[in-house]
Amino acid sequence: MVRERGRSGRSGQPCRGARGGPPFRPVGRRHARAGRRGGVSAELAFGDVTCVRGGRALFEGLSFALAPGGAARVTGANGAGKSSLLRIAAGLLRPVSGGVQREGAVALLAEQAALDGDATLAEAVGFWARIDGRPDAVTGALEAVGLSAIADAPVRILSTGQRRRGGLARVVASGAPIWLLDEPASGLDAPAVGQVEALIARHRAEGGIALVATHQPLDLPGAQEIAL
Ligand SMILES: Nc1ncnc2c1ncn2[C@@H]1O[C@H](COP(=O)(O)OP(=O)(O)OP(=O)(O)O)[C@@H](O)[C@H]1O
Repeated sequence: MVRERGRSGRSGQPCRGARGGPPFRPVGRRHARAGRRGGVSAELAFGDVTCVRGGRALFEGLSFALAPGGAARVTGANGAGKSSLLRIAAGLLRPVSGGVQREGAVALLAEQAALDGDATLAEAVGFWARIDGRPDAVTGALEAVGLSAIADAPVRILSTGQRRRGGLARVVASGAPIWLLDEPASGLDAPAVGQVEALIARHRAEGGIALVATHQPLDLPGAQEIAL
C-alpha cells in the first residue's frame, strides 16, 4: 500500500525523461479545501498535469481537485492512460509537467491484487495491514468485501472476482483516506459490484476520497468525470 503525504511531480518514475513539473499549489477555496477524516486531512488535486509514455502524450494539462467525500471516475479506451493517471496520483509515476497535491495516506488497488498466492487470504491481507500499522483491521475488511467465509483459503485457489475483492480488502484495511481504484469492479458479479459501490459510498461518507478508473458502469453519485 502506498502511503504518501505531499506533492508529486518530483518523485516516482518519470513519465518521460527526467524532467519533473513544478510543485502545484492549488489556488482558492475550490481547490484548497482539505478536510479531516479520523484526524487526518485529505485532499487530492492535479494541476495542469501532462503525462507522456512511450513517446505518446496520454493526457495534457489535466486539472481537478477532490476534497473529503469527493470522487472522480476516470474513463477512456484501452491504453488511454487511466492506470498511468492513478500511478501519478499515487506518486509512483512522475508527470512531465504539472503537479499533484496530496494530503493524506493513499491506498492503491492496481490491476494486480499483489496478494501472496501461497498465503491464506487473511494472511495475505494481514501482511499489508501490518505494514500499514493496522493488523486488527483484517477481519473487518474481509467482512466488508464479503470474504469472511474464505478467510482461511489459500489465495491461489481464489476465483478472479474473489481475488479482486481480496485486493479491495487490502484497501479497506489500510485505513487510508485516499483510495485509488483501478478497475475495482473487474470480474465481479452484480451483487459484488453493488457491494463495491456501497463500500466507496461509505468511505466517502466518512470523509474519504475515491479516484476510480473503470470501464464498467459504477454508481458514484456526484463524481467528477475525467474522460481520457
Ligand atoms: N512502462 C511503460 N513504458 C512505456 N509505455 C508504457 C508503460 N506502461 C504503460 N505504457 C503505455 O502507456 C499507455 C497507457 O497505459 P495505461 O495502462 O495507463 O492505459 P489504461 O487506460 O489504463 O489502459 P487499459 O484500459 O487497457 O487498462 C499505453 O499505450 C501503454 O502501452
